[in-house]
Amino acid sequence: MSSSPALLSSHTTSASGEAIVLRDIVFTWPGQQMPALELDNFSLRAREQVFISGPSGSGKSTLLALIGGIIAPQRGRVEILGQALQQLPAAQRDRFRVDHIGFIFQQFNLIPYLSILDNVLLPCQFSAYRRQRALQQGADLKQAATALLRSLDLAPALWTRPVTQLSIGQQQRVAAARALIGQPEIIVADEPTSALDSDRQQGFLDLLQRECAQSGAALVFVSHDLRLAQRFDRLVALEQINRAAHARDAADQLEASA
Ligand SMILES: Nc1ncnc2c1ncn2[C@@H]1O[C@H](COP(=O)(O)OP(=O)(O)OP(=O)(O)O)[C@@H](O)[C@H]1O
Repeated sequence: MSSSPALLSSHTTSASGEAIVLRDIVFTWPGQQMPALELDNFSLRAREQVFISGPSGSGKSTLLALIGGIIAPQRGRVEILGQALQQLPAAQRDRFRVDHIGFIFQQFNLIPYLSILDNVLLPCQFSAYRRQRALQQGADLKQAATALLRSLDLAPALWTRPVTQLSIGQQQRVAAARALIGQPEIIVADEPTSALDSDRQQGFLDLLQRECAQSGAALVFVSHDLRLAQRFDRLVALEQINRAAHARDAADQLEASA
């Protein structure tokens, strides 16, 4: 449930100032013959906001799972805030993830039987590091959560509603508050705007990018929608850097022409 003292020490960046470093990665899903991801180099500086694009199957979710330490590469190195993930046993890797990375998923993954406040505070239940950092932002955890909800434009009248009675846009902002609580150094957002119309996408990104900038978090934002890319420090087209995607395309073309 709680972080070990060693992991409570600050892990803000690596010595080189990078929040995420992936080197010489090869990852193949179990039962598959060809790798899903082959990357020479992918890195993200502290506080940097990066947009990751790529067609379906180009490896976006695989990349995010590697960054979160949910899967481990067969070859290569994943370093988060200077910590090599392969050096951590699985349980410590899980704890490291909840301490330092806030995730926003496409489906939000809110827990329907918990109140909005309890949904937001969930990471603080699992991470003493996040709990401590949240307490630095408010007199108590509730105040830290309500401050975030307010800054994400969720009015107090909504806080007592079941999450199932919120609009998609409101649920998404609750999911963002849950990712941001306790100021994790990295926010990973996987297609969080795909269910919204264009105006709401922009509005959500305004809030998310502002909160990340304020808390000093680096942001990894995955989307198909290239119109959003110009708002970011950098665009990474995954199909261009993932050699496995090239190899798979070539194999598909060969099969189609046979
Ligand atoms: N759990 C899994 N088991 C086996 N193969 C998988 C698994 N997850 C993904 N793959 C394969 O790995 C490759 C990359 O998939 P991934 O889901 O990372 O792509 P993506 O860019 O996120 O796609 P999408 O935009 O459709 O979500 C694909 O060929 C996919 O079929």
